[in-house]
Amino acid sequence: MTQSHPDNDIRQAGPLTYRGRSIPSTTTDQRLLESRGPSDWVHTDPWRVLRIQSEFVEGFGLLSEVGQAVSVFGSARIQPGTSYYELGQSIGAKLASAGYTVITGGGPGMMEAANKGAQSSGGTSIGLGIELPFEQTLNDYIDMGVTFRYFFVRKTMFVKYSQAFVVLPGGFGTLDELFESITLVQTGKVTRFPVVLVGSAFWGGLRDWIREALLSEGVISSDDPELIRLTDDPEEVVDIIRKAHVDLARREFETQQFAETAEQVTAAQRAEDGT
Ligand SMILES: CC(C)=CCNc1ncnc2c1ncn2[C@@H]1O[C@H](COP(=O)(O)O)[C@@H](O)[C@H]1O
Repeated sequence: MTQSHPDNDIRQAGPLTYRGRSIPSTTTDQRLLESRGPSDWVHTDPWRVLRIQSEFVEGFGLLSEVGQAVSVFGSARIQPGTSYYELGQSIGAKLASAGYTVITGGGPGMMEAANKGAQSSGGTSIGLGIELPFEQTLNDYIDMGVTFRYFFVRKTMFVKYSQAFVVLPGGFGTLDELFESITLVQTGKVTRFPVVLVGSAFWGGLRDWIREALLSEGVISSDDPELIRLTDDPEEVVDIIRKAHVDLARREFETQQFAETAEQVTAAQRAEDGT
């Protein structure tokens, strides 16, 4: 690959500096334009970084124009016709009627149910799919969708573009999404959203365990269990989210008013002092 360059030779290749024996025998352009060689390079980390970047660009492109949105998580395995599927559908419909765009993982089961409900109520139904080792397409009830290669890029989209999380019954994937979202709220990384669990028969045990094991061992704070709300009623899901958003808007308004008043007081004080 390298030719014998004298030790004091130098080559600049974009941000990289090569000296002496490290100078490649060809230039970047030459390698790009020459005939195709082995394709191993597409699996190298610098190339992956570009792919990751392009996923962010595509996700931001799809979602940045979306208004108020709620992400709905839940099992990929629950079948149409079951009571949980109907619950998911009803929640998707109620959220859409309340003006929220519904974002799901774009897969089958509870994701499909929420997308179907949102679409049937005339709302915007979005699916953020994930490449999996087996054949799978976005469900049929999605108006706009993107399929991601990387879980962590997709997760950023759920958090960045929704203002609430609704968590329906589900397995490891759903638990991962639930605990990531509460961790983000607990650590103040996101301040603007409620997390609502739906299905007390399914989630009640987890809620009790959080109180009994986690709280009693002191591994969470006394107010941390309040980060999660639990209900069975689709109407209440929407009420919890709406109320949280109204409270947040009020707090923001008060903070802004406080800042403006503080500024006025400082200006008046300065004028009085002649400074
Ligand atoms: C039939 C089957 C297993 C399909 C998997 N297809 C999937 N498509 C899209 N998102 C998924 C899929 N599986 C898991 N997820 C993600 O993980 C959660 C569901 O995982 P689980 O089924 O609870 O653990 C969903 O909220 C979703 O964001």
